Amino acid sequence: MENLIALVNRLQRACTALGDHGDESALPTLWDALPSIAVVGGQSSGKSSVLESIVGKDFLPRGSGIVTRRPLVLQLHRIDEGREYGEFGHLPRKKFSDFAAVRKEIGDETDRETGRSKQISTVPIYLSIYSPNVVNLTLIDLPGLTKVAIDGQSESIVMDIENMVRSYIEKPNCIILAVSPANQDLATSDAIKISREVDPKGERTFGVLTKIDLMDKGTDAVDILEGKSYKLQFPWIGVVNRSQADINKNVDMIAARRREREYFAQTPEYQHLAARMGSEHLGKVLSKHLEAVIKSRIPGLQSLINKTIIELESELSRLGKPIATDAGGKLYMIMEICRIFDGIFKEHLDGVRPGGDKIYSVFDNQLPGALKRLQFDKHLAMENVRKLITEADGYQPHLIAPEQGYRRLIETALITIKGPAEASVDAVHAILKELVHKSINETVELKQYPSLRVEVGNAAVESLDRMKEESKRATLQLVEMENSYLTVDFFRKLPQDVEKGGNPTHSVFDRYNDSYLRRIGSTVLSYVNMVCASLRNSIPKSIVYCQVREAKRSLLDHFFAELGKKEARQLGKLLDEDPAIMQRRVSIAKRLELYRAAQSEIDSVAWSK
Ligand SMILES: Nc1nc2c(ncn2[C@@H]2O[C@H](COP(=O)(O)OP(=O)(O)OP(=O)(O)O)[C@@H](O)[C@H]2O)c(=O)[nH]1
Repeated sequence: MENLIALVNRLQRACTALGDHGDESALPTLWDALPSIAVVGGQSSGKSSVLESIVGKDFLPRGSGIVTRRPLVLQLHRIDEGREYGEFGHLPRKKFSDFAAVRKEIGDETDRETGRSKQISTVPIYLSIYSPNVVNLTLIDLPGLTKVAIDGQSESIVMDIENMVRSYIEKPNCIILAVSPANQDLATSDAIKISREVDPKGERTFGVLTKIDLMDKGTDAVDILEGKSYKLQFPWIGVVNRSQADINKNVDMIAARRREREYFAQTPEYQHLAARMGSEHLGKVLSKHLEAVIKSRIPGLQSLINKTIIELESELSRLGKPIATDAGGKLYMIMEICRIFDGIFKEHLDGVRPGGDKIYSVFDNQLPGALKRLQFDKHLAMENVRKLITEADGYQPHLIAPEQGYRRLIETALITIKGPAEASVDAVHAILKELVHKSINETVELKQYPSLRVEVGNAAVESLDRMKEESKRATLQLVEMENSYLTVDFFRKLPQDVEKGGNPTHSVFDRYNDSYLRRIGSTVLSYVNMVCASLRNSIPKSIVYCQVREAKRSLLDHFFAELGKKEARQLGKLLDEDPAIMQRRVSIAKRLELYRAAQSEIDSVAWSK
């Protein structure tokens, strides 16, 4: 099971390196999910001494008054062999093998955050200790609880410390080491008071009784240690730490542990309890408990890690691929993105996505409606017919049929079809432009590159503009073609009609009478209507051929040709990603790496259970 705790330590350190302490991150963090042990108690109750004897090293700053002024997150790592050393989170890669220097660095780092005042700070100091003489544990040393502010401290310090301590120990995954000195009344113990508050059933609180050797003569702590006077869920553990005099005399930890063992083994009151007393026993009990807790947490941890990986992966894919470094890679990337955009645009036209149907609506409603509004019948009303026929005859009235007059009447009517034809070209152009904008917005890959987005949009619209001009030319040409050559068969019928219905004895002047002109008007009207019906069918064909089909075929051809001429630097400009996004991608990729490593580690532990 040692592997399990080593794994927790590794994960916690990795999270710390990434700033994943569970404070600001929106994601639930590993830090929140992993158990840790916090040491709480009144000032000078012996917290640092307990920590030191678990570690087996003399390394924490000490003195009278308030000494611990910042939380200290202490990770103990057991190593099989080699020299022991410490390493700080704020000084990575610097190994401290001199523990007096560790103590000094804790003091200095505390002062860096709080100044040399007696103030406290909630910003933790991270310290890892690697040693063959420790068990794998993560401990948090917290500033001692106090009842009154001393000179130089703000009035709020009592509450500030209490709130900070509470913020650590109220987390359900925090195991509480409640340190109380045996030479004070347990009823006044700050440690017991605050741990009861956050853990009323005592499911995660271990009571540690210090300073047993300092109890008044004739008194002992047997009732407490046996759980008779104050019962906790877990049995009390008594310890005897070094006294201030021992510290002053530089009594080392090994000797101190031996003396502690001897104290419990040789003091008659405690002999029967000796096997479950002392700092070494405390370390083992904590380690065992931690293992059990972690074991029960593995499924939860696995699902937290898996869930986070999925979230990070989806965010990473939302942010898009990182930019290629070489020109070829960049060109390929741009072409790929353009291809995606082009595909989306085609889908709009082909009905896979909405919008293409609006084009049919132009041909089916707008064009016929506009043609109808031309009102050829009004144009071919008798008075207008008379005017045009007369004008076309000139000085010589026509003899048999008013050939020129017919042509002029037809031309002036057909020319008006140019208006609706042109309007249809414009309407389809506007729809295509709108679909380009829609497709740009729907191309997720383009969101990543604002410049490319603008360039692709402009290039597509420029192509559409060119296609519109060509379409206008071809479509108006259809109308002009009708004007340039009339359908002869239609008019061949005219003389017969004249012979049938007309009166050949009429004088030249009778040829301008009302019924004669009305007949001409209605003949021209039916010819114009025939041509109009035919144009109603051929105008959409011309528009689709020149604009819609062409847009599907070659919307970005021009852009691609220009792209081929660009150098790496210019291509790079097109892929000018927002630096914030680049940054985000890198940091998410890092986190993902951490979580993936954590996943495979925890999976391997879970399988080997
Ligand atoms: N004789 C004896 N002295 C002890 C024992 N435990 C702690 N002391 C002494 O009590 C004093 C305070 O101990 P610390 O370990 O610094 O207490 P602390 O709770 O960490 O203090 P703060 O961080 O200032 O709140 C030191 O002089 C220790 O030597 C003990 O079991 N026996």
